[in-house]
Formats: sequence, structure tokens, C-alpha cells
Amino acid sequence: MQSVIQVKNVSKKYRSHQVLQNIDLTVNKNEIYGLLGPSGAGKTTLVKMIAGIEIPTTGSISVLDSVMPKLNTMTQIGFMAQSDALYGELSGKENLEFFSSIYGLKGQKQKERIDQASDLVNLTNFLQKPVNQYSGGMKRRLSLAAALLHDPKILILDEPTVGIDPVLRQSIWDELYKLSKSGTTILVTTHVMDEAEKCSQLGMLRDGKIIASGSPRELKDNTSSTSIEEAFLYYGGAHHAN
Ligand SMILES: Nc1ncnc2c1ncn2[C@@H]1O[C@H](COP(=O)(O)OP(=O)(O)OP(=O)(O)O)[C@@H](O)[C@H]1O
Repeated sequence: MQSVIQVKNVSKKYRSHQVLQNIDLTVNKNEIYGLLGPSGAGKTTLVKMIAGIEIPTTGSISVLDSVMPKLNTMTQIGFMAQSDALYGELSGKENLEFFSSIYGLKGQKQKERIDQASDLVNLTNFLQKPVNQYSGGMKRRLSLAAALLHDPKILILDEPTVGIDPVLRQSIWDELYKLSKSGTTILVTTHVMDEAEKCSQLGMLRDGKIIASGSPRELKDNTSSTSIEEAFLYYGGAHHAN
């Protein structure tokens, strides 16, 4: 199996605050890898380092065989941050035009990619509306479309479905499966257990450490759990007992 993301012994400190400790993690091509953990566990910090936005204090991260941060590799990553970085005064379409021009898309290709990405997130009929009139869920969907514009090899999504209703959440997951089947590798953070269940591989993060990793099935079988939540509590407890 071809690995596209390798995190080796990574730690991150902000001043004296140790946020992540000795993280090892591998994501293989076409996987949907979920980083599951409660608020403050360090998920955002970890995905930002993988995307090349933050730098580890110690350890190394390589993406598509390049040590991060590397500009060329960063252009092959679509990153959807937790808070939407959108221009409120501009319409949805103008936002997508702006982001696609940053990726160097122009003319017919730009139009095609904007059409595809907005269709994927069901925003086609709202593209003319200013973004400051969008609901929270619509802003999330527009951010997802923006992350997809340049057809990235790796998609990194930080809590992508927060504020999105269950029907649309399912349709976004359906699209993530399609993207993964067509060759996109997806790394997604979540604190929602049933969402973690949808991933092909999971890393459970707690207090800045990976407490367990494997497929949802493996994690449940290995702990004789009937749910991911139960497995998470098991590993969390075992971790604290050590
Ligand atoms: N720039 C920063 N400077 C100092 N501390 C930071 C910084 N960024 C994050 N932290 C701290 O690192 C810890 C982990 O934060 P992080 O956002 O990575 O967690 P998270 O698991 O993504 O949580 P959430 O789901 O709430 O965003 C928190 O205690 C946070 O306060």
C-alpha cells in the first residue's frame, strides 16, 4: 500500500504548553483517515502541521514523499479549516473565483471546476448570494467547495460537517467516498463518534497522544466494544492507567 502521509515522532509545544507528543501516523493512498478526539486533544494542530501551515517542534512529516512544509506539495493539498475563511461581502461564486485564481485556474477550466465543486456541495442555486447572508452550514459547504477547486490529491478537512444537517452530512460523506474511490486521500478530524465510524482508518487522539489506531472494526473487536465510543473510552482508560 502506498503511503501518502507519514508523521514520525512529532511533538508540538506552544511555549511551555505541550500540545502533541510523539505522534506516529501513516495515511495510505485512497484512505479516509479519521482523527477522532475531544475538543483540545490537538487534532487541529496536527492537521495544520500536515498541511504545512504549522511546523513541528520535533519530529518530521512527509507528504507525497516531500518533507513538509513544502510549497509544491502544499498545492496538492486541499485544506478546509475549522473556521470559514470566506469573504462575506462577496457572493459564493466570487469567493470560488477568487480561490480558484489563487490555484492558477482560469477560463473554461475555472468555470468547470467551480460548477463541479458547487454542485458537489449543493450550492449551485445560491452562488449569486453574498456569503454574509449564508447560514453556517452553507458557509461550511462553500469552504469545502473551495478546498476541492484544484482537484487536490489530498483533502484535509477539519471538522467538516459541524453545523450541517444530517441529510446534507450524509450527502457530503457520499461525495467523500466517491473522491476517495477516484484516488483522493482524505484526512478528516472529528469529535463525533458515528462520523468516525464512516472512516476506513482511525487514529484516536487524547491529550496530545495517539491512544489507538486501526480500522473502526479492529478498534471495536480488539476491545470487545459494540461502538467506537466504547472503544475510545476503553483506550482512554487504559492510557490513564499506565
Ligand atoms: N497558536 C497556539 N498557541 C497556543 N496554544 C495553542 C495554539 N493553538 C492551539 N493551542 C492549544 O493546543 C491545544 C490543542 O488545540 P487544537 O485546536 O489542536 O485541538 P482540537 O483537538 O482541534 O480541538 P477543537 O476540536 O476544539 O478545535 C489546546 O489546548 C489549544 O489551546
